[in-house]
Amino acid sequence: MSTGTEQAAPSTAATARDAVIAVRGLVKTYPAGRGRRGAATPAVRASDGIDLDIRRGEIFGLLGPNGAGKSTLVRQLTGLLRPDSGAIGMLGHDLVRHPERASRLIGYLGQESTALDELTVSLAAETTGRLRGLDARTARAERDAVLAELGLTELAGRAIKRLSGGQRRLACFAATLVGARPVLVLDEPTTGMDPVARRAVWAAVDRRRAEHGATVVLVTHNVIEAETVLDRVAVIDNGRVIACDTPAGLKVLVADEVRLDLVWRDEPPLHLPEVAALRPAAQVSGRRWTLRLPQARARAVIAEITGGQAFAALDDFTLATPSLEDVYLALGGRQKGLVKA
Ligand SMILES: Nc1ncnc2c1ncn2[C@@H]1O[C@H](COP(=O)(O)OP(=O)(O)OP(=O)(O)O)[C@@H](O)[C@H]1O
Repeated sequence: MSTGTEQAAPSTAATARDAVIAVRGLVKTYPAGRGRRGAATPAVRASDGIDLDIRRGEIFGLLGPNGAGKSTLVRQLTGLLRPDSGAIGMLGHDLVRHPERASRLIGYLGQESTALDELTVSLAAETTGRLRGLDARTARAERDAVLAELGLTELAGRAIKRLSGGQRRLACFAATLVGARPVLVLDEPTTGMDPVARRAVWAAVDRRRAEHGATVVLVTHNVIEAETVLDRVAVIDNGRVIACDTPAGLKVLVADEVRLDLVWRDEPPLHLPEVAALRPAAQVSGRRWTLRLPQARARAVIAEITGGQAFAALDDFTLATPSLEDVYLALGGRQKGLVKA
């Protein structure tokens, strides 16, 4: 398939031969400024030397907590924000020098939908197709096909601003798919969606990858979603890629660990030595203690806690195999912000 966009790649941005997207040394600092009440806000280095190679047909994830720098990265990938330095090559184009070319290469679903809010679901999809160069008949045909694919036909005549949060997200996702682009960049596409809508989104993404070789960059802070849909994932923290591998490859890093959650009825019984001994290693969230332990140690702890006086103070406990959140923490990520479910 020709994208109609063949160009020589910039030598700095195309070192990996099969990379659809190659990012090298990307740096972006938001300057210091003044907040609403005049308080000084410090400069933030939101991309701090990012290198990435994303291959054709991959569903590639950017995973990290709030403020990690995921949206800043995708806004640079989509040509909406200019990096201070570094290179972005996409399908042979230098997007730092020619950010305007991004719209021909990428279907982008950002976090906000305000641009489409006034339109009906149907018109948003059709207009997107027209803006991407489809003739009127093709735009209408693609619109109808995509709305049917995503179960949105009944809502076609409703204004996007009058839909629920999840429906609105799905309608904007539908518009993103009309007038297909070789790269999809989706910033938390399933936020607020029910399981049926989520499944429709993942099926639609998978179909575009299988049938058209589309490459998908997906921003998420939902570790469960990341483990189920991603081929590879870059873990982002403080503007840096702290790891990049398949979800399974990343989990090998913490293969021997398990996570033990203890939920106390009330105050934990710290007067009991077996409980006091666990306190320094526990991550405390209200009545919940989370411990990451080698498997054998976790078994011993459970035996101690459930076999002694501490058991009466316990409301609940769970033992779980490691998730990408455990990988993130093991890699030195900050403590909070990844959503488990
Ligand atoms: N326009 C801006 N001006 C100044 N600082 C900003 C701006 N946008 C983002 N930041 C800061 O840059 C850092 C990265 O923000 P970014 O929005 O890229 O994170 P994120 O990983 O997408 O977070 P989230 O999961 O909440 O969307 C944060 O510290 C944020 O406060």
